[in-house]
Amino acid sequence: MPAEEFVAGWISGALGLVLGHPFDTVKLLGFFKGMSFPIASIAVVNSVLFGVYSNALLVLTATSHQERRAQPPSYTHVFVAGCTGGFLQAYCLAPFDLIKVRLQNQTEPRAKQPGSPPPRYRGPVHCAASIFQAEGTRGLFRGAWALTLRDTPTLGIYFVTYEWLCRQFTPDGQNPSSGTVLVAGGFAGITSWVAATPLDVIKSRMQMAGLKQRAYGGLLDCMVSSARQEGLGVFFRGLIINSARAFPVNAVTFLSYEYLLLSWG
Ligand SMILES: CN(C)C(=N)NCCC[C@H](N)C(=O)O
Repeated sequence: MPAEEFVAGWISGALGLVLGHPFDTVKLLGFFKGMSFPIASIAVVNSVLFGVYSNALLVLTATSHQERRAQPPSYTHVFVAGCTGGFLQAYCLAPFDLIKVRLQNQTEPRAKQPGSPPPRYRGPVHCAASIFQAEGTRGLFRGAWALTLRDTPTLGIYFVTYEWLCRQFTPDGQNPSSGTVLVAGGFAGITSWVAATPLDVIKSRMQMAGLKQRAYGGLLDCMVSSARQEGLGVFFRGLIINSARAFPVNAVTFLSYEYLLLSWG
């Protein structure tokens, strides 16, 4: 199994993450104050995504990354490989994503302040340990099912959008220019987040259910009761910030991924 795609995925995920840092800080109220935890976690998840995607295409089309410009895979193969990468990355992402959502929704300040209640979670590691103590390993995978439903098709869409846009602006058999990769990567990010946002909202609610007294009968119950109480607009919460963040993050992720694989030959 070629490993360079995993390494390129890790490095490009880390670079995208640095670029998305200002958006994440706004969105996550300081979860990403330090960079070491997200780089150690989210970049690893990106490595799984790109590594599995490329190896799935190798199995489906018998072509390596370098051969795919001369023999482009069909969009069906790209979609299936993207869904496979999305499915596996969702399981790796699940515990990290749960910690992110729990910290994001914590209203008490993280450092103890006079007169305020002590924070439930003091940071990512303390949050993971507390969830594990209270709810066991299963607790750490709360919401993983919704995450899988969110990421499997949307990562298929992500890679199809990227490939389609690259092919529109690149003569047959040639590598796309840096400008094309940036634009195609950016739009792939936006398209995938537009498709993912409704399930992203539901997933976050289910991940919070272990903490709040609100329990849902399942994914469908969460969807129906959220829509009944707050209207259909609830499924598009966070869409603007997700999209604004997605363009630069994914433009840089794809540019560095392509560049690294090209320079490694
Ligand atoms: C759930 N969705 C839509 C995705 N995971 N899309 C792929 C983008 C991944 C990138 N690290 C980012 O955070 O935008």
